[in-house]
Order: sequence, then C-alpha cells, then structure tokens
Amino acid sequence: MNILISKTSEELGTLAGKETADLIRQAIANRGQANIILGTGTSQFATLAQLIREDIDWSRVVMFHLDEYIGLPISHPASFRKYLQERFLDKVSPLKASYLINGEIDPQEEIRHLGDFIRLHPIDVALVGIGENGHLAFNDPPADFETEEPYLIVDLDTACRRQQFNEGWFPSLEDVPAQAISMSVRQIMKSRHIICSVPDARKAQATKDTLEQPISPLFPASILRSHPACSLYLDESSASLLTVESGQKEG
Ligand SMILES: N[C@@H]1[C@@H](O)[C@H](O)[C@@H](COP(=O)(O)O)O[C@@H]1O
Repeated sequence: MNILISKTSEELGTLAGKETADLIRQAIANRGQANIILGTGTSQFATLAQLIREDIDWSRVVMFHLDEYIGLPISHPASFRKYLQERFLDKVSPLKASYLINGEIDPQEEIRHLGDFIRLHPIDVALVGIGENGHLAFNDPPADFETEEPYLIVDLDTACRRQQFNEGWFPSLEDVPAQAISMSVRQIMKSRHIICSVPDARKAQATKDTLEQPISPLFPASILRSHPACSLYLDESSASLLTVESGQKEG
C-alpha cells in the first residue's frame, strides 16, 4: 500500500484524481478501454473534481457504481445515482457505458443484472472511500470478505446511518434507508488498482484502524493493505492519529 499524506483535502483530491487519470489513460493505451468503479460521498468531492478536468477519451471508458441506497428516489439529495450523474456524467463527454445502481427497482433483479455486466469487465481502477465506521463501500463491520457475488444487499448499521445524517444528506436519522446495494469486498479487491481517498478529522480513527488493526472483517477497509496496488490518499487531519510507522508504510 502506498500512503500519501497531503496538507489539505483539496491537495489530496488533486493528487488522487491525477493518479486515477494516469491509470485510465494507461489502460486505454494498453487495451483500448478502461473499466472503472466510482464511489461517492464527501470523500470523493475533490478527487472527482480533478478527474473531470483531465484529458481522457471518455468514449473508451466503462463505469460501474460502488453503492446505492435501496428505495431512495433519484430525485433525493442523498441519491448516489444523482451524485454521479451531476458530479461526473454530466461533466464529461459521453462514456462507452455506465452502469449506475438503481435502488428503486427490485434489488435482487438489480444485483443479478449488474453482476452479469461487471463479470465481463475486469476493473482497471476503483475509486473508494472509508466510512467513519471503517466500512468499504456499504460493507459495514463485520464485513463479508468471502462472498464471490459482485453486488450484495446489505443492512446499514446505526453508525453508518448516523454518519449520513450528520453529513447533512438526510433531515433525520429515521430518514436514512436501512438497506443498500453494495459492491462486495471481493469484487472491489479484484480491481487492478485501487485509489482510496480519505480526507477529514472525522476519519482519523477509521484511518488508524485501517492501518494499525489486524486485517479483519471487523475493520473492513483493513483488507486494502493486502491489495497489490492500492494508493491511500490522506490529509493531515485524517492521518492525525497514525503512529509514525504506519504513516510511512509502503509496499
Ligand atoms: N457508502 C459510501 C461510500 O461509498 C463512501 O466511500 C463512504 C465514505 O463516506 P463519505 O465520503 O461521505 O465520508 O461512505 C459512504 O456512505
């Protein structure tokens, strides 16, 4: 794992977005196409803002979507489909294909349908974040590290739902959906490269757990340490609780 600590969340996003763009251009140069996974949330604001500024032939890019609430309409401010539509798809030229998760239809049907497509698309680069509770996508602890299914229907724990409420996406905790469709941990780990953006002091404990606790379903993002090509982008706030050793870990 390559750990990069920036001074600010803007700098973090600029660096993460640039590395992502380089990896996308490399995949297009090598194979004529890049398959990517995009995450959402506050953590991806600056990374996506940089990515949409990059010179990329988007007609050669296929996009998959990391996670979405079940039952939330696309018109809701917290909809991750709306987020990716407005912050990414509307800002770049048309992609070869984009597979947004629709949480408004039968979730079993939707995960089967999306699973069939992603199995045909080896992923070049995945953009992910880490939740305050250490989750990866919507795989709250204890996360399923074993299933081979690409997408799962998951229950959201209270810590996860409280984070979404505290971030201002919902008017009350009760309004945060109790279930979501999430890409599985194994599917994320199959990506050739993973770019993990984790800004903010709110993530300091989760960042410390990710790097310093044993790799275990209790700390879902800790599994990123076993990925052969994962870059973890931190800012000084999210890195503030790290021991010197873990903040400098490489490889
Ligand atoms: N489920 C999403 C993830 O895709 C995201 O990476 C993570 C971090 O959240 P945020 O970026 O809003 O802090 O949790 C969100 O709720």
